[in-house]
Amino acid sequence: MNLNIALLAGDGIGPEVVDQAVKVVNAVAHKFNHTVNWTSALTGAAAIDAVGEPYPDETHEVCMAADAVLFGAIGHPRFDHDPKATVRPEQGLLKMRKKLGLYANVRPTFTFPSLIENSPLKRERIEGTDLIILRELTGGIYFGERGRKDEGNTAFDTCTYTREEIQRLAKLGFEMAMGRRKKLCCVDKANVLESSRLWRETVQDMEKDFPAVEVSYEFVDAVAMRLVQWPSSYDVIITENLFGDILTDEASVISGSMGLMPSSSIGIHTSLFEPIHGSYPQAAGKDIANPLATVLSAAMMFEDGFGLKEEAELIRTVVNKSLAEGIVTEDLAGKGNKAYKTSEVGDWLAANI
Ligand SMILES: NC(=O)c1ccc[n+]([C@@H]2O[C@H](COP(=O)([O-])OP(=O)(O)OC[C@H]3O[C@@H](n4cnc5c(N)ncnc54)[C@H](O)[C@@H]3O)[C@@H](O)[C@H]2O)c1
Ligand SMILES: CC(C)[C@H](C(=O)O)[C@@H](O)C(=O)O
Ligand SMILES: [Mg+2]
Repeated sequence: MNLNIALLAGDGIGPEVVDQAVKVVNAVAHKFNHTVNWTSALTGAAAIDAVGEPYPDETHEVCMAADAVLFGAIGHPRFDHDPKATVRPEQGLLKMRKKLGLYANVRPTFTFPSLIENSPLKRERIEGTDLIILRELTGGIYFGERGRKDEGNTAFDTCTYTREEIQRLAKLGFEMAMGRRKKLCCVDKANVLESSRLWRETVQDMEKDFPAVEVSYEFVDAVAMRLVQWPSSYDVIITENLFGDILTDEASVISGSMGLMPSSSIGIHTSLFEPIHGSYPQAAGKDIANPLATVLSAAMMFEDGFGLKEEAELIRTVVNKSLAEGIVTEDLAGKGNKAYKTSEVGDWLAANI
């Protein structure tokens, strides 16, 4: 098969972790006789520096022409520490999600047997966790009307959702639940927010179409607690953009590191695969960041993007083996154990494919 992949490395640790995923994808392609055509393009602060815009038209064209997009991370402290900056790397990510129609972001959380002790949470709480947070990605407060008034002394961001936006995300959530443990939890703040009440009403209306799915409705503040208290009780969670962003970083504590959390974004025009973490600027250029979130995102690309399940499973098996054998970066190494470099982990994975 010919695999045309757009490669958007981005900023900070983005290029380093993406490099390791490329090694692994190339090794898998070689083994299964696929041809990979990589096309790199600029995004984030790197694109601002080069052409003054975080998601240039040329990058969009590269993404549109590809079968899938593999994305690293964007963001730079010089923008994070300047609230008055008008052009920001994150705008590029949001523009890209909107223009590619990436409305559903699938963020799985699972535990790795060899890493159970890495989590600050107790073994009996997290063992057996296998949940998906399905985050709406092109609506809500991220894309609503915003601005300043009163000479800049009052600011507002608006959360807007249409019934159609909720339906398409929820439909995916019901379908995913059907293929899993048939449990769906709609996470909202319907006791306060009108947009959340539309979420609840819409999902309730859809229940009759999926009678086998057991649906629950929980408030986001309570879920923030239950997610770390009893994560294995969840199967598929559907939620709006901002709640999904926050809950998925929280869920990384269950797996043991932000460097382990992959995602796939299902889109109207193409699909995109990216770790959920950011550009981790403190680690940039040091060859210490964990590449597994990006490598596991590449596994999702094989399965969800290309329909190549065996290839995806091979990547996951080799990742599990690396964890079991302690071929891990410093975030997972534990006190007194050897920490491998980002590039060494990538080399080991590629050699063991
Ligand atoms: N999708 C994205 O591109 C994305 C996502 C989140 C944040 N950001 C941007 O990244 C920049 C930094 O943001 P932040 O510090 O809040 O979040 P971050 O995810 O970059 O880092 C938070 C913490 O998570 C851990 N971590 C993250 N990635 C890791 C990895 N691969 N290996 C090991 N540990 C890892 C580190 O302890 C780090 O301090 C900001 O500019 C932010 O806007 C981008
Ligand atoms: C960088 C930022 C815009 C982004 C988001 O909030 O969606 C990030 O936190 C993520 O989770 O991908
Ligand atoms: Mg986030």
